[in-house]
Amino acid sequence: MANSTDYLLAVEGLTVSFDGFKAVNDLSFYVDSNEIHVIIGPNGAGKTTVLDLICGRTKASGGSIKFRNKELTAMKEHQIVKAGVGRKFQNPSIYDDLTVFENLEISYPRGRSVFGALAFKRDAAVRERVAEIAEMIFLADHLDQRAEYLSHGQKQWLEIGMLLIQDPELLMLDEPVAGMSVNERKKTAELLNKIIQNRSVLVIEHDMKFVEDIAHRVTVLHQGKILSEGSMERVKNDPKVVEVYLGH
Ligand SMILES: Nc1ncnc2c1ncn2[C@@H]1O[C@H](COP(=O)(O)OP(=O)(O)OP(=O)(O)O)[C@@H](O)[C@H]1O
Repeated sequence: MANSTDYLLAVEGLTVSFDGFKAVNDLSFYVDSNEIHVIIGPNGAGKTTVLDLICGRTKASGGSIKFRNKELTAMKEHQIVKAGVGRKFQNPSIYDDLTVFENLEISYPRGRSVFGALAFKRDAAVRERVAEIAEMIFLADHLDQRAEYLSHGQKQWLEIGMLLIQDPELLMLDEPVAGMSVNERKKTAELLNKIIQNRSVLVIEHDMKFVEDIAHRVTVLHQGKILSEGSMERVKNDPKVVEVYLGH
C-alpha cells in the first residue's frame, strides 16, 4: 500500500496556525505498539495542541496523522474515539455523585448515555469487566464509594479506568500525575506499565522523575517543532534541551 506505515501512530508534517502563528510547525513523530511515549517541553511549546490535533478537537492546517494507517485529520472527534483513540484531559470528567462502579459502568461501550446506562441490566459481562478495570486502577475496594469522596489521585485513576473500559489502542494523557503524592505517582507508573501490554500511551508530562520512570521514548517540543528525541537518558543530556527546558 502506498504511504503505509508499521507504526501505530504516524504524525507527519503536522502544522496548525492560529491567526498566522504556527503553534505546531511541520511536526513528525511516531508511536510504536506497546510504547510509552512522552512529550515534554517548555510552556507554550505546543504539547496540548498536538493532543488536540490527534483527537480531532483542533483541525490541522496541514500534514497527516495516521492511526493504524487510517487518516485521522479527515475524521470527527467521535469517529476518532471509535477508531480506538482515548484522551484524558487534565481535569477529571468523572461523575461525582455516582459510585466508582457506576462511573465505570456508564463508560462501558454498551451504555454511553447516563440514563441508558443506569437503566440497563447489569449483566455478568459488564460486572466482570468493571471488576477487572477497578482492580487495575487500584479501586477494587472502592466500587461502592461515591466518586466525590475519592482522593485526587484516585479520581485520576478512575478517569483512566473509564477510558480503559472502552479498550483504546492509543491512550493520551495530559499531565496524569499533576497534584499526586509520591506514592500515587509510583502506582500510576505501575498502572501505565500494565496497560501497555495491549496498547500504547502518549503522555504530556512536566515531572521529569516520572518521565524517567515510565518513558520508552521522549519527544522534546519547542516552538511547535522537535528539539530532541530519543531515550530519556539521551534527551536529558542533549545541550539544546538543557538550554531551553531542563536547565530552568
Ligand atoms: N485555540 C487557540 N487559539 C490561539 N492560540 C492557541 C490556541 N491553542 C493554543 N494556542 C497557542 O499555541 C501555543 C501552544 O500552546 P499549547 O497549549 O499547545 O502549549 P503546551 O506545550 O501544551 O504548554 P503548557 O505546558 O503550558 O500546557 C501557545 O502559544 C498558545 O497560546
